[in-house]
Amino acid sequence: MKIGIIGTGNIAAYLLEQLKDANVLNGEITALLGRNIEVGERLASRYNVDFHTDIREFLSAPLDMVVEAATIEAAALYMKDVVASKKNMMISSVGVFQDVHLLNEMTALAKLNGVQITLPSGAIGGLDLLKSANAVNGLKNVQITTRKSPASLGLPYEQKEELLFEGSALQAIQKFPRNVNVALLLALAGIGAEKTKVRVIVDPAIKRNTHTIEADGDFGEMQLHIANNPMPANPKTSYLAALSILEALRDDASGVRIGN
Ligand SMILES: NC(=O)C1=CN([C@@H]2O[C@H](COP(=O)(O)OP(=O)(O)OC[C@H]3O[C@@H](n4cnc5c(N)ncnc54)[C@H](O)[C@@H]3O)[C@@H](O)[C@H]2O)C=CC1
Ligand SMILES: O=C([O-])CC(=O)C(=O)O
Repeated sequence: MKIGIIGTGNIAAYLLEQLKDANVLNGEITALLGRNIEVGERLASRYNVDFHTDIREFLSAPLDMVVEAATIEAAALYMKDVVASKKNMMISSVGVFQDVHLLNEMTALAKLNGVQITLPSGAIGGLDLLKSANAVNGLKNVQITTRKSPASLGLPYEQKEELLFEGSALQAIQKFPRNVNVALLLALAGIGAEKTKVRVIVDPAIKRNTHTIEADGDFGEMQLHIANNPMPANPKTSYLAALSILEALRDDASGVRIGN
């Protein structure tokens, strides 16, 4: 499997480092698309991959899979070209699907082109449970409480903890486009972005990005608490988000599917 990555940030650099050893996966990263030329060229020469700033050049390479690890804007900008060029895609900036029409459009485009769009579990878990719980529409309530440090939220230092936001996943991703992609994941796996409830708390005492997910329905109840270590290079992103892409890439290459 030949893999291309959109983005040259934290997750991209981690994937390049992990996959430089050909034995980690049945696949290798061969191309990068970015807009930061200095960083892109540095990564390209270090890991012996091609760096592009132009989507057509990037997609003209023989790629089987494109991993988006950039921003919601970049995902929106490039997604259709990637899928139309018959490449499988993984999307980290899941918030791009706050527009349900776009999700429907991309689903149809992927089917038409015989490819798969994967939304990895990212910085959370429990998506398998929500999907099972809603298999015959029996899921009733889903809520996520996200607690992060001011640095992780990109805010100035605060003296004490504060509830910054309470509302729907749809409102949350509009207010915190870099911090609650996980809320959109829950919404897509469960009862949708308008019904999924989100609370965002800034907490100066906290070192880890934490997510507490609560759900109930005909299946019973779930509580899931995740205290994520940050990526070493960037406190905004949880380490688990990068690990989930690695694992999703591995799943894609395996013959047995575990879960759901
Ligand atoms: N699904 C999930 O659970 C999680 C999702 N994320 C999301 O994953 C994405 C990547 O995260 P990180 O690597 O930590 O971010 P980062 O900020 O370290 O890197 C983002 C990269 O995207 C590049 N970029 C921005 N606009 C671009 C464009 N138009 N074309 C090409 N490249 C562009 C930037 O130059 C930068 O290299 C972010 O959207 C983040 O919010 C992060 C954590 C968890
Ligand atoms: O890394 C995390 O804990 C979650 C995150 O930023 C996101 O969902 O966008």
